[in-house]
Amino acid sequence: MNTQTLPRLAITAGEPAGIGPELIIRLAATPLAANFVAVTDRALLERAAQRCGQAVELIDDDGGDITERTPGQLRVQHIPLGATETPGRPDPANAKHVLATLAEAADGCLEGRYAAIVTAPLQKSSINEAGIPFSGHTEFFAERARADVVMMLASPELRVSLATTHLPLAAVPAAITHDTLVRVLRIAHRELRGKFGLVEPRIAVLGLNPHAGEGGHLGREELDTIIPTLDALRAEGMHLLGPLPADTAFVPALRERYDAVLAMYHDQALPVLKSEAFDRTVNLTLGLPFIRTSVDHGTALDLAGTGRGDPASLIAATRMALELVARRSAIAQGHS
Ligand SMILES: NC(=O)C1=CN([C@@H]2O[C@H](COP(=O)(O)OP(=O)(O)OC[C@H]3O[C@@H](n4cnc5c(N)ncnc54)[C@H](O)[C@@H]3O)[C@@H](O)[C@H]2O)C=CC1
Ligand SMILES: NCC(=O)COP(=O)(O)O
Repeated sequence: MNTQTLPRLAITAGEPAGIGPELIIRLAATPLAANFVAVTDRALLERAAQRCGQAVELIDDDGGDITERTPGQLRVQHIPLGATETPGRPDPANAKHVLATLAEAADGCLEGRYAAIVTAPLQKSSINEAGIPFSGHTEFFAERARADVVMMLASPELRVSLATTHLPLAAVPAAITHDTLVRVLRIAHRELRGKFGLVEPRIAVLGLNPHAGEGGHLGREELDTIIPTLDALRAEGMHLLGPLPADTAFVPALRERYDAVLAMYHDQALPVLKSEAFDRTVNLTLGLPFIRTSVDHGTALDLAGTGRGDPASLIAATRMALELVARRSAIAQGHS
């Protein structure tokens, strides 16, 4: 008989009108060895289960540990909705509910009540339409934990960190500074060692401009900022390639030469991951004092309510959270 307690994972449902609640029902049906605690509205989960045609046993979370979970069982930390959801139609009346679920999950991790957070997608625009400035989970958790963070998306074949995250494209060049690159590369380097066990991580840094600036003929950010910063960090012992032209950095021959990529902005590298591994990619936040993983996709409003959303990325995010929890425990016990 298994007597080890299962890791308590806080699973947030994200946008109530998106596919998140249905994906959580699908996740609960898997035999994954974890104590899933859905941080959301109980009745929302009941309706999501009906839409999926999937049986689920919802159990009010008492904060305790368990050693076994039957597939289909799901503990719930009830956070009430502001308004009953209409699938596919986000309602800003639920913005405060969504943020309350994130706050409970983050505070629960900081207080040791959860081992990690796995997030389903939220609708950023709906939170903004409620009059609450919000750009994403990454920035929310960074502020809540007062941490310096970096967004990484990882598939089994490719890991990509971002120097800038949810920023209008026009604001990107000014954000690519020496200080930003040093901060982001130090966090990525430290976390590739700590979270992924890479002793000497090799990071390929993309240029900002076409052909990495073509020697200054297609933009000067590489010459003025990126190259001098990489040289300074190399002098500290970091193994950095680049700046590489983004259009060729992902070809197979180059991929063998690095363990991770640093892209300058969101849409420079995420289309590569999403087009080759949409169902296997996980979004994780580096630099937090707790483990947070997420799906790579959005709220899929066109599929919400149909029960047809693919839970693969949520399952991959959950598996990664469990691996990171196990690795953290092994390190804490002195076996790295
Ligand atoms: N982690 C998060 O909270 C994320 C939130 N978003 C937010 O989601 C919202 C919608 O974003 P979009 O750009 O429309 O991207 P999206 O990922 O929601 O949808 C793009 C396309 O992929 C399909 N799709 C997405 N997930 C799927 C799944 N699990 N199974 C099957 N098909 C799936 C959708 O049906 C749609 O055709 C935006 O507000 C965005 O900010 C986007 C990415 C991540
Ligand atoms: N493309 C990633 C994304 O938009 C999700 O960001 P976050 O909500 O995890 O910060």
